[in-house]
Amino acid sequence: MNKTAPAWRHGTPAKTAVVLVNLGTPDAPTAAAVRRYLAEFLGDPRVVEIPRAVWMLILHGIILRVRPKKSAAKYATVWEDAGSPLMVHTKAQTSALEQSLRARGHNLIVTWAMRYAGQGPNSITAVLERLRSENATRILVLPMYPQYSASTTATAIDEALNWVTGLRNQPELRYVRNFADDVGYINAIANQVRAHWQQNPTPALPDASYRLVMSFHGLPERNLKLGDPYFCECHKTARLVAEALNLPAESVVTTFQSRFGKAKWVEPYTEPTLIALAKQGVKRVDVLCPGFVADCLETLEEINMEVRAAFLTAGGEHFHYLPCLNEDPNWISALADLTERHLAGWPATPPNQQALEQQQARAKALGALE
Ligand SMILES: C=CC1=C(C)c2cc3[nH]c(cc4nc(cc5[nH]c(cc1n2)c(C)c5CCC(=O)O)C(CCC(=O)O)=C4C)c(C)c3C=C
Ligand SMILES: [Fe+2]
Ligand SMILES: [Fe+2]
Repeated sequence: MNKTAPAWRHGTPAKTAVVLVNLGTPDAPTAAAVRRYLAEFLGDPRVVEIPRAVWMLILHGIILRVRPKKSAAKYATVWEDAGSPLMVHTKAQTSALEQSLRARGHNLIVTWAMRYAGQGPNSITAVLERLRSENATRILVLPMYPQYSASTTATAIDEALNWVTGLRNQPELRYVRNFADDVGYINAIANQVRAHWQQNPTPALPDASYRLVMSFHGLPERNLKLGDPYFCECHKTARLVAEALNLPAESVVTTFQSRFGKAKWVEPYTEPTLIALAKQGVKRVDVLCPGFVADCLETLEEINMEVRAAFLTAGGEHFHYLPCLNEDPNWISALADLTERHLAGWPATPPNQQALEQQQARAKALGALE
């Protein structure tokens, strides 16, 4: 990256850009691709907070020798023709958001980036650099994590702020911290559950044989004790969804999935909880993952395959997985609202036509200045 290059080309109008940021995913469902991805992801000190020297030995000596092959086999079960589900949905969400904002009269660049994308064109740094070369003088970074965590949101924001630090001609940078209690996000989830209930009516609630399960990605308990707000934000989301649905407390269970390693993570864990529920006589569960706005390995394989099998084997009868919000129109509209609110105060787009014409005339008179 050339940090001293002039940022904007004379005569080209300044633009405002929105960047949806997600975690990143392997390029292919192969051990080699998963190894590259996990090496970057699990090598991030924001993700695994144990002393570096010890962790690097464990990561490179054990984990990266064993896990890539196992994980690749799991990725293969959910891989789509167009690629990894996380990537496919992120791209589709980006175009849907762009269309929605355009329909509201905004002329914005809407694009996406991944936190763990190696040196490729989709990394946060590469995307921000590209935007700068396209004259984006205002950039809103929107991490696609409803609940803030240092291990997800903060590391994405760190990347953006590291990029802007030291630039000669810095763009204006804003970011969204979280949207765990955003009314549009909560209502989009509640509407999705209501639509599911219309197709699959529940018994009158509360009923001992039914639970709505909200499963969030887990986090080491130590991170919570050190002050990470993630666990509390997950509970806030779950409470607001339950309230929007008027659900009795006995009918709702909030759990945490995707535990990694041997340390204690925040509880209750999803799979053991569902096994226990089946053993207690719960026959039907409707399971959703509100902490993920795009379906991915952790929802499609872990929840909809592994946890489903565990529940049914333990005596459960009906396991309904509700997909993530993905490109749901209510969600895209909520995302457009969220974007508009965070862009508020920045000069309106599309750029003033007269100013644009003046800029172009000046550029013509001056000749190519770049
Ligand atoms: C120490 C490890 C991990 C922490 C902390 C963690 C937090 C965390 N992760 C997400 C969202 C996703 N995680 C995904 C995959 C995934 N997560 C971890 C580990 C930690 N996550 C691993 C090792 C993996 C890779 C898969 C595997 O080998 O099991 C994904 C899916 C990626 C995909 O390609 O589909 C998402 C999304 C959140 C929200 C979160 C917050 C606390
Ligand atoms: Fe994760
Ligand atoms: Fe997992």
